[in-house]
Amino acid sequence: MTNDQSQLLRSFYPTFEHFCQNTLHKPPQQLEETLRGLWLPLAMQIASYRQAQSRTLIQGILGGQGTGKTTLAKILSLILGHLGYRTLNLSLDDLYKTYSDRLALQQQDPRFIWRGPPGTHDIQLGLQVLDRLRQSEPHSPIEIPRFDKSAWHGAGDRGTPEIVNGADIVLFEGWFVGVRPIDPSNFDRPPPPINTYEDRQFAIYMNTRLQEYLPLWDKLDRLIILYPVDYRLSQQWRKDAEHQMIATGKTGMTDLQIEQFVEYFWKSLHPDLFIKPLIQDSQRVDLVIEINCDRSIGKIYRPGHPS
Ligand SMILES: Nc1ncnc2c1ncn2[C@@H]1O[C@H](COP(=O)(O)OP(=O)(O)OP(=O)(O)O)[C@@H](O)[C@H]1O
Ligand SMILES: O=C(O)[C@H](O)CO
Repeated sequence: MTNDQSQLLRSFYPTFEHFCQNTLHKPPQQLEETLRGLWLPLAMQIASYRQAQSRTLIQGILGGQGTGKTTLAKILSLILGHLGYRTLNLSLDDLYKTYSDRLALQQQDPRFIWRGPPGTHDIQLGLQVLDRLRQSEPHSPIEIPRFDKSAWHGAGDRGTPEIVNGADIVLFEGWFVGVRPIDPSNFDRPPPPINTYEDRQFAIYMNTRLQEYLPLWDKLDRLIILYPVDYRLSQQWRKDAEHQMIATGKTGMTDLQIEQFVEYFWKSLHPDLFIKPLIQDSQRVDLVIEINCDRSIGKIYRPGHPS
């Protein structure tokens, strides 16, 4: 640990303790290693990238469902705030089409059974928001869309927007932020749960819809990946998050609904087909963070340098 990191650790520690107790509901000692080994150095790295450019930095965070993107963005934003940077967290989920627009979409194409896959987001809205954040004058208010996952019994809807006066750093996270279309030959023998003819057709279609998101990914200055040792861990982690939400008194999905929901995501953009190649892609990805089964941090490396 460098001197700067040790100093930051000391001054930030009370906020970290509060975060562990109130957000993660875990004893701080359990997360101290993650704080030292990942959160503090990563925040300092992001701060240095911001310093090296003259406008808002857009830091992408890619990771499957429940891999901890929101949590990572929250703690990074606390550390960066502590360092004096105005940091805004934006999720791909915040760009979902409204509930009624998604119902209309489903009527046109019944394969859009849930929110989530390419086609269910308002890309223009995302472009507008990111452009405004990138160009913002110090005091011009910007409306940030916010998605409420508990609305409509867990189907979710756009909630009240947040008004901000610009940001120095934007942490833009999502389950396919930065993910690009792949060669259609990958669907000749797709992995489960892409099992039936219809599954394959849907996966091929989703790959084409991904093209529409590329202008959004062009706004990213950097991209990090949260990469679980096994993508199937998403099932349990996504359930944990929903249970936590329900425990706060909100409505949410049942376990069975979550299982189908997560499987639907795998059918639309399978992690092995879409995320695995990115962990080798040093042109598009800056850092890979492996997540172990117990949620501890595994290897952290630049793409293509796993040891
Ligand atoms: N480092 C961590 N240690 C322990 N638990 C964690 C950690 N990170 C996240 N969690 C827990 O895992 C669950 C999922 O985390 P989170 O909501 O941050 O994931 P996500 O990737 O944003 O999910 P989604 O794609 O569904 O939005 C939550 O219950 C959260 O409290
Ligand atoms: O809840 C959702 O919409 C998915 O988990 C993606 O974040």
